[in-house]
Amino acid sequence: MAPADDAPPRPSHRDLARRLDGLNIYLVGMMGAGKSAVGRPLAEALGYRFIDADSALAEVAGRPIAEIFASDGEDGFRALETAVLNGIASWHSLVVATGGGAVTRPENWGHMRQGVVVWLDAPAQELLRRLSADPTPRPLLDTPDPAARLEALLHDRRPLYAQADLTVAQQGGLPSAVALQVLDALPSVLRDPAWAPADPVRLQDADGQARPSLN
Ligand SMILES: Nc1ncnc2c1ncn2[C@@H]1O[C@H](COP(=O)(O)OP(=O)(O)OP(=O)(O)O)[C@@H](O)[C@H]1O
Ligand SMILES: O=C(O)C1=C[C@@H](O)[C@@H](O)[C@H](O)C1
Ligand SMILES: [Mg+2]
Repeated sequence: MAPADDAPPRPSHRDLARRLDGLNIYLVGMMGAGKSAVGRPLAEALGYRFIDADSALAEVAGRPIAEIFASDGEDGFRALETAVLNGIASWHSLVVATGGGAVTRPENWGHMRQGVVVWLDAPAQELLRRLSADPTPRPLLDTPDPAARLEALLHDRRPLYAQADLTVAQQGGLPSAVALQVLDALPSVLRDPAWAPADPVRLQDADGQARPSLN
């Protein structure tokens, strides 16, 4: 049985959670990379909360993402996405599944760099296979040739995803196995003397107010 949302972290991951010290983990990657699917088991393992930025955005807007794209265009969607990521960055101890295009806006990096950014990489064929079986509409792939569109987006975005602190190349495992890959790889970032959150994360604000946790 899957642990409840408030279950304590598995003992083998307690130490890692302690070392993360509340830093948020941001999953980035192309549509279909598994950010939403991997985020939940990853959060459970760490005793973190999971938040899906796309779902949060749709909730704030009161309408589904496809409708926002249709009425406000991609620019309108991106403005909302940045506002949502701004709000998320004011909390700690979260695993955040970002939207696939969050990396395209520099201001989003300002928020994500306050935590650890993890790129879930997967070959285009695998992305397409997953997306063709997934009912969630992806407005950017609503074209006569979604495969060509995905390749074009990948071409533009790979250099952006590559700016993540960590790259996890998936090996065909289930989302829970990919979550374990992330957990195995995270210590290498924390050990790296050249790595630090861009804007030192203060769990206490200057006025002594604790930064709120969703927990
Ligand atoms: N490791 C995996 N193995 C098999 N199927 C997977 C895996 N990861 C995700 N999937 C499936 O692929 C589909 C897309 O995954 P998911 O929604 O998590 O992608 P995403 O990265 O969040 O995409 P988006 O950017 O569009 O939100 C879902 O149906 C999901 O169940
Ligand atoms: O890759 C993208 O640009 C997108 C991915 C999804 O997560 C959604 O954020 C939206 O469909 C746009
Ligand atoms: Mg998602």
